Amino acid sequence: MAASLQLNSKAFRTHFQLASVPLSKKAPKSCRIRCAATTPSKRYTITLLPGDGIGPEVISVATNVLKFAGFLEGIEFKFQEMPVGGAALDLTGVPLPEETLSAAKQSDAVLLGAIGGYKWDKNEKHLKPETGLLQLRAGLKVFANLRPATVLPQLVDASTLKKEVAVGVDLMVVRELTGGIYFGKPRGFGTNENGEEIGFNTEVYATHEIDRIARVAFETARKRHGKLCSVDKANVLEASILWRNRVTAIASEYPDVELSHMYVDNAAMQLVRNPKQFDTIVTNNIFGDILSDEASMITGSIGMLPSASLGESGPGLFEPIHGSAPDIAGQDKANPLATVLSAAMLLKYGLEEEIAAKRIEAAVLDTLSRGYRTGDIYSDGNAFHFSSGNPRIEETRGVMHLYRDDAVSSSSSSASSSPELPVGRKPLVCVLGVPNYMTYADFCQFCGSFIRHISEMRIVRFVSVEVCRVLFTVDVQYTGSIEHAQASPASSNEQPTCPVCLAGWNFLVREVMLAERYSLKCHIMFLMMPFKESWIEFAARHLVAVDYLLNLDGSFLKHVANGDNYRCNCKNIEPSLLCLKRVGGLLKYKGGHAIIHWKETQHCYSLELETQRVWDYVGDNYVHRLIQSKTDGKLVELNAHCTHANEGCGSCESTDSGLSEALLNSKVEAIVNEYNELLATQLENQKLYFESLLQDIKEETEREISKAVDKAVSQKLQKMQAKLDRCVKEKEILDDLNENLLKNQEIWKAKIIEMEERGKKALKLKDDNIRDLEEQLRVLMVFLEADKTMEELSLSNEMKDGTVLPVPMESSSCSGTKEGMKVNYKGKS
Ligand SMILES: NC(=O)c1ccc[n+]([C@@H]2O[C@H](COP(=O)([O-])OP(=O)(O)OC[C@H]3O[C@@H](n4cnc5c(N)ncnc54)[C@H](O)[C@@H]3O)[C@@H](O)[C@H]2O)c1
Ligand SMILES: CC(C)[C@H](C(=O)O)[C@@H](O)C(=O)O
Repeated sequence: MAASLQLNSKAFRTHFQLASVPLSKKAPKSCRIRCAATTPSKRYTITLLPGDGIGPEVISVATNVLKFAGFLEGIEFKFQEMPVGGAALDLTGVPLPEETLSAAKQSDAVLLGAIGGYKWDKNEKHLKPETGLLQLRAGLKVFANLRPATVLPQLVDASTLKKEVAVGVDLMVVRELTGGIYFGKPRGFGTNENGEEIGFNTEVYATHEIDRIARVAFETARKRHGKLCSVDKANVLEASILWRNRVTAIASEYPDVELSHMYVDNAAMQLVRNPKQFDTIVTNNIFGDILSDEASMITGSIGMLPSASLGESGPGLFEPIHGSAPDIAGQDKANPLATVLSAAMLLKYGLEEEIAAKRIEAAVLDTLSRGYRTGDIYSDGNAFHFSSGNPRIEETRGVMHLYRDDAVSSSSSSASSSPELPVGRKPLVCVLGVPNYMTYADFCQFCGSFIRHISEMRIVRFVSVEVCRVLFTVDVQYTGSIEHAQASPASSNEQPTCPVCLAGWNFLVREVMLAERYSLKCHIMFLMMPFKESWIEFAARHLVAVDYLLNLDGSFLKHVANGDNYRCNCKNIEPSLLCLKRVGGLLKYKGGHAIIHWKETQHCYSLELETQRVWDYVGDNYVHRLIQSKTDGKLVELNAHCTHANEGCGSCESTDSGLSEALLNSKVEAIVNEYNELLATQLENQKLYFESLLQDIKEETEREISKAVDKAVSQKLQKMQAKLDRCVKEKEILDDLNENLLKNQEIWKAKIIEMEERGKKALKLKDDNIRDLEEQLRVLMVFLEADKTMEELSLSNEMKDGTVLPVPMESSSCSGTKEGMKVNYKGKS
């Protein structure tokens, strides 16, 4: 954040001044070698994973803040940027390339922006950016995710809750990050018994997973206010019942922490009803995801919440809890504070650099106290809108015409747009010839803390160049078309290519020259070439509060303490030598050496622009200088031959033999001294150079070895995983088969029972029928018998006027006799 840098600039200045070394005849070589600020005592490698959407925007701010905080605490960071999420998909076809995971594992900490976006929403599951993030968390084994939600006094009004509810909220969500429904198996798609498509996941936790996160939560609560609330859904889910049991069991190890349990639905409600009741919350992966997003709104915005994901060993992963916010990406609306605070968590939890972490936290508070706000936390009142810190950037193609900052227009337009600038200076800086390979982001990063002074940037692309110059200008006119651009206004005095102002600067192309006036906050910036490191690191190492430093390769490093800019006063004088001590007036002399200037001022060195050699008036000779060879980069001696000898230069050789001898002796002595010093410097430099080469080789070898080991391990793991996956699949198939067989068995059993029942019923019916038929047969027989008897009786004489009754039944079985068969014969009289 801009203001955080401002906050720290005082300390930076002090540090800076401590490092200054005056340039004098007595100590010219030490200045020439290096005038470094305190060498960083600690070095860390940070893997940056900007990701997608607003990810790169917030990471760029957080990285600058991190660098600066580190710089103030003597910490040097080596940043390595790697792709992840959608960016990695576009680049490599997978959301987490092996190289990214391996770089992350080898670093001291990982800082992630955000992943995801509309573009990849319809991708298959394994090709989604989110899968990359989950793989990263699993790969780094960071099971404990700390998500603090604190309502800062400055942002009470930004909270959607009533002031009295929001004030004082300070809670920590400890989310389990590598288990639960996010990773549980079985998972996938299938069909149910009705042939309908189904999707399924499994919420599963093993005891050890719950125990370890519970311990992290108890430890965290112990360091806070000693209250831990475990959130679950134990009234419904078995995994939650185990969760509750284990957390309760672990509680016995922490008698000083007060443990309570809450169902997640109630917790969601309590968070908005009375969030102050919570101190530390521990919960599973999915509940933690949801509850922390909910908690973020109490604090004002999701753009405020950082997080730290930690494992038992290895680097931690630090990321804001928000996503890639595709709705605001690229519009400079993103709130970078969640990421800046994640960087503070990185320092605190990842590197145990508490002081540097506190600097960032304090700077964030200070920034907010000053009223700076991004749109998401802006509320009407005393705050004013503030963007993420990046200027508006627009790119056009065309040709630029530069107009001289002439004295008349400067003084007449003394009303410069900013009262902080020197009179007559417009707040416009033109950076010429930034190489095309530099992206906006590179350039913004390169500008370091200066970026906060830049409100708008227009990039005019033309040819690719290697040289980059910066100069103040009154106005820049631009147009979209090259044809229009070429028609320069006749009245204007277009900047000629002055041999001193522009061509004269060519000798500065090899290094970076920066100038800053802290107290005036002016916009002075001289960038002669993009430097690999950021200017902060560079400045820390090279810049000192002296007028000039002469670099080994002949280029200049300058700290413009007095704010003078380069103004050509030379009219038509051909420059040949440049005094290395005085800069304001650019003392130049045509032909020969600037002996008069030396006599007047005792400034003993001058630089010959044409050859880049330095003349020493005291030694009366060219200084033996080492320069870096363009071909192999090695240090070689600059040719000391005087090019002015043929032009009648009398200073190198004297015609008076007596004087010559005296001069010779003094010269020899001076040269010997000079040479010895140079030799010592050279040897020292060479030693450093070779040491750094050795170190590089050593580091490279170590990196290669660990890469190879990682690769072998990862290949082995992959093979084993593939085997495991196959076995799991086979088991799933067999399980399915088994399940189906069991189902079939049940069905057949039921069918058999049913058939048996049916058989029994049929048998019973048949028996009944038989019985019935037998009965009928018997009755029939009785009747037949009776008929027969009757017949016989009617024949007999005994049968007269009597009533003939059938023979009585033998048994009760006759009850089944049909009614129709009961016949009463009433005898006739
Ligand atoms: N850790 C992560 O990388 C992460 C986290 C959540 C979501 N995502 C992914 O991000 C994408 C978008 O998801 P989403 O819209 O549900 O959630 P989101 O967090 O990206 O955005 C939700 C809302 O909050 C706003 N917002 C988020 N961060 C902000 C910030 N720093 N400053 C100001 N406003 C901010 C957004 O503009 C949006 O309106 C999805 O692809 C999702 O999967 C990634
Ligand atoms: C993007 C997604 C995988 C992630 C999660 O659910 O963990 C996100 O919501 C988060 O909170 O970091």
